[in-house]
Amino acid sequence: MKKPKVISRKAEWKPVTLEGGFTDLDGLIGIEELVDYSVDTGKKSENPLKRKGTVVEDEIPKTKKRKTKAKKAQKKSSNEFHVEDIDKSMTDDEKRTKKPKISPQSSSIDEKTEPFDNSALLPWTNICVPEELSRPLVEMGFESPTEIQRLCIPAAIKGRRDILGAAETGSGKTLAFGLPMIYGIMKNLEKDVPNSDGDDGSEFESDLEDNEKDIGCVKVSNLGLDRPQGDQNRLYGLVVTPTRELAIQIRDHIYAAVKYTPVKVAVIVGGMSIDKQQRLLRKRPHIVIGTPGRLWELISTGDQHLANVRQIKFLAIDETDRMIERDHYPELRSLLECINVDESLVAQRQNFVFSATLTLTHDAPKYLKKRRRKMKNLTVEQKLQNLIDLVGMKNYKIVDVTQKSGVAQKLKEAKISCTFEEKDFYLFYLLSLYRERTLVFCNSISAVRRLASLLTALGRPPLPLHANMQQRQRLKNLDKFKTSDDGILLATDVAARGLDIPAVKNVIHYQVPRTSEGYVHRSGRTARAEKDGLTILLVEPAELKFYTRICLTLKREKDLTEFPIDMQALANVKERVKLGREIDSLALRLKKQRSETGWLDKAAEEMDIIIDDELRDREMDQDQIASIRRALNTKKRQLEKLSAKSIGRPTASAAATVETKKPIVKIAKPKFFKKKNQPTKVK
Ligand SMILES: Nc1ncnc2c1ncn2[C@@H]1O[C@H](COP(=O)(O)OP(=O)(O)OP(=O)(O)O)[C@@H](O)[C@H]1O
Repeated sequence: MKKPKVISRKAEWKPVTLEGGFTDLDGLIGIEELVDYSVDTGKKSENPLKRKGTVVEDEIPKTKKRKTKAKKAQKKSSNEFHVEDIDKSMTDDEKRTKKPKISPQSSSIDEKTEPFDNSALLPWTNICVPEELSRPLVEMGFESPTEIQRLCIPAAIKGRRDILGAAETGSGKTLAFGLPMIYGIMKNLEKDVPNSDGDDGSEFESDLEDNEKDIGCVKVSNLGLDRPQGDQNRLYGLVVTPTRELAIQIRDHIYAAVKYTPVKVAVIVGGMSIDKQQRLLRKRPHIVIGTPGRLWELISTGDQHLANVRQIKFLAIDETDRMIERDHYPELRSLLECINVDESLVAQRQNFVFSATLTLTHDAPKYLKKRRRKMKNLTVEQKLQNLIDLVGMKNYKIVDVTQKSGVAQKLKEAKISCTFEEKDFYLFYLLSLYRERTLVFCNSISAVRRLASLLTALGRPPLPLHANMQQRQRLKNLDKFKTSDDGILLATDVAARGLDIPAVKNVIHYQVPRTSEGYVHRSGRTARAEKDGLTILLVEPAELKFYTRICLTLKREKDLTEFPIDMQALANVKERVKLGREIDSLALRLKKQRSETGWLDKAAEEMDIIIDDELRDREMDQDQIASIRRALNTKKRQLEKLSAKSIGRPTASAAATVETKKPIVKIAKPKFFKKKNQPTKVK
């Protein structure tokens, strides 16, 4: 293959004006841009962004050749940081999606090897995002900022405003706070460059000498060398999120954006080895993303890196509303109290508070109302004021671009009115007829466990996700779900907020969420980033009051569309589910009886011997076991026979079914918000 060549004879340097960019960078006299050069790739009219292996050799020889020892050492240590941070604690999916093994420090734009059409960066540089941050975004295919990004980023970068941001799920809120935070840290790192006495300083000076005037296609003149001594490796930014999976995801988003900057990122979450996380913190990341519990644990036990948490310059609290609610996340309150002690430090900190439901209020939960009789429901203004006071926000800007409906614009919503007992039938119906990536939410861990067992017996095994699972297993299941086109993630609300799983087609609420926020966040796992998606509520009579409240809070004028059901297919499903239930309960009986022979296990444990299943069975009532086994096998055979037949007309997409608005059979006609005529609950 013909090797690409740079033809740079025509190249010229031209002064550039950066809008809101590096204008107040110490000692900066001017920035010049390499213009009018061309690259010969051997192909005509190729998109310059897509070119691979093109080297701008002629223009950046010094930068490439004059790598100092110090810089190499820095590159090595920073690689180690990511090896530790990402490789060892990584799940399969993280390994797959992780970036090439270059540390952000080793990959500055000056070292980039590909030519780049800088005009592609304009939508980003126009909102004050510098080139180092714009370029990875464009490389990832993010052509322009989303609305929330467009409204928040300039105010945060140029105006240094605190931001309270509300926008629909999947609208890019992570980068709306992530980019200003990274930008701010870059600026701090530039200011905090130590003089030549310090290790970091000497490295930095060498870099400047190396680059002298050329940094890739951008020329920086006389960057100040007389800056005050500072700390290049301190903690600058903290991002707090409610769940571990979300923290890891935010780490990935931020890590992708810091590709051409020296900013280091780490994630600190519960359920993982604390020693490993302490080791991570010893690498002194600039941004730490974590869950409140583990963060507070490490702060309270005196971790050295987190010891200057009071001096952080940037704080982001993602998916805030619930985290801030009284009695939820007491560690977050402790953390906020801790960092808000010193007024002068609080004044120097920039704060970001983001959620899709920031400007949504709901009834206080019953248990709280019982405890505090006088507790009233908050207005939006009161809710925001509480947040502002608690976080210690000062010069804040509220950006609310949420829709009237409260949910993502492209989300289709439907419901199925049914009895308590029928829920299993409808769930299996949906999962059998629409073999699409589907997330099923339950309100409790016990419901997840029961359904996981039933669906497995029925031959449609889901991937469970709840708080009582081992963290490693949680991440593994999430990984598997992301790669399975017709996978089912069966989760509690631990998966409700923030998770950005690609191409989730349907969200099924097996049980109605107890708050409107819950409904918005759960449903927001689909229809993300302008994609289509469907959310279906299974509503039984006892849940009508919750359903009603959600509709009222979200100002719905009409009842949600009833999801169309093919009654013949439903009848086929019923037969199978009944058999599945029987199989499940027989298997459970067998298991229980086995555990009643606990004495045998105890004795074995004392004697330090292992007993096998057969020996255990021999100790049980043989007749009883045999009859359970026989029944179990018979039912399994019956189910196998049934499963060989088709349930009904295979349908491509559940969302398309709703779109037709021509239900095959209407299953019930509940009057909007009326309990009358509803089927009674059958146990
Ligand atoms: N400017 C952009 N252009 C295209 N895609 C983007 C852009 N910004 C973010 N994205 C992508 O959109 C998806 C949703 O972003 P993100 O997870 O930040 O949404 P969110 O608003 O925080 O959602 P939630 O409220 O559910 O937490 C991600 O896959 C992200 O990479």
